[in-house]
Amino acid sequence: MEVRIHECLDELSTDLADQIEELCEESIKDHGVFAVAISGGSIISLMRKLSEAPYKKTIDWSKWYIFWADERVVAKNHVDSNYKLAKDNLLSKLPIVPSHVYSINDSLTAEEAASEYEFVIRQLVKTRVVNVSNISDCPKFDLILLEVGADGHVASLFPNHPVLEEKNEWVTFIANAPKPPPERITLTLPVINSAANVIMVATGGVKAEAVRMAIDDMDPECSVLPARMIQPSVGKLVWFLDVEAASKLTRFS
Ligand SMILES: O=C1O[C@H](COP(=O)(O)O)[C@@H](O)[C@H](O)[C@H]1O
Repeated sequence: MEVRIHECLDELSTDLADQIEELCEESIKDHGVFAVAISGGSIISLMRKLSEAPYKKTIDWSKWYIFWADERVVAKNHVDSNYKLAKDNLLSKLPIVPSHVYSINDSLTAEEAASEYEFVIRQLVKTRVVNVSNISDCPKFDLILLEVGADGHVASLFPNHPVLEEKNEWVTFIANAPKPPPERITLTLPVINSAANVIMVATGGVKAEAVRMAIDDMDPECSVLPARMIQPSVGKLVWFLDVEAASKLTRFS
């Protein structure tokens, strides 16, 4: 695990864009594509530098395939939609091939949409657009980008929720998220932990306690915090924090 702490959000955004570009180059060199799962929340605005110079020109966008680590069960034009957030603030500014954007179907029930999304990913694993893990049967995304909530949730994996126990499904649904909207679809822990790279982002003092529990605290109770359960089996985990989110860390001060 690597932890990068930044003085300001601008510096964090630049480092995040540099890191994404580096991982993208490695993936394309290795297997010709870059399969990335993104989240909602402020991570999208922190990725904004990708749509600016030099990244917009230097990155090979034609090789990008976009997925969602989680989605809320709302229409794609709803203010709560993670797709809408990413489309309006990032994807519409990047020359990504439209057919490479795999949003979650918003015309189905949560259960149907989760199962359809898993089917879509299974097809892409068969055609090797998405790699497969060599230690499980899970897909191996080149990069999964997650933002940690103040309660320690990531994607739609919430603390003390039975969804954390899901071992078989790649994509599942929940109907009772403690944060609205209640119905959501999410990649499961085994899939996230099979990724080649996971980036976790947290900014602001409101996230400091969750960050401490995820990174620093040895209390066994913290081991069930979703953010702490993100431990890629063979992949690399990098945390991007600002000083406020890192303010309760002792190991990295
Ligand atoms: O609900 C969600 O929250 C997280 C980020 O948490 P926030 O409290 O900082 O907004 C987000 O990454 C996730 O994709 C989303 O659905």
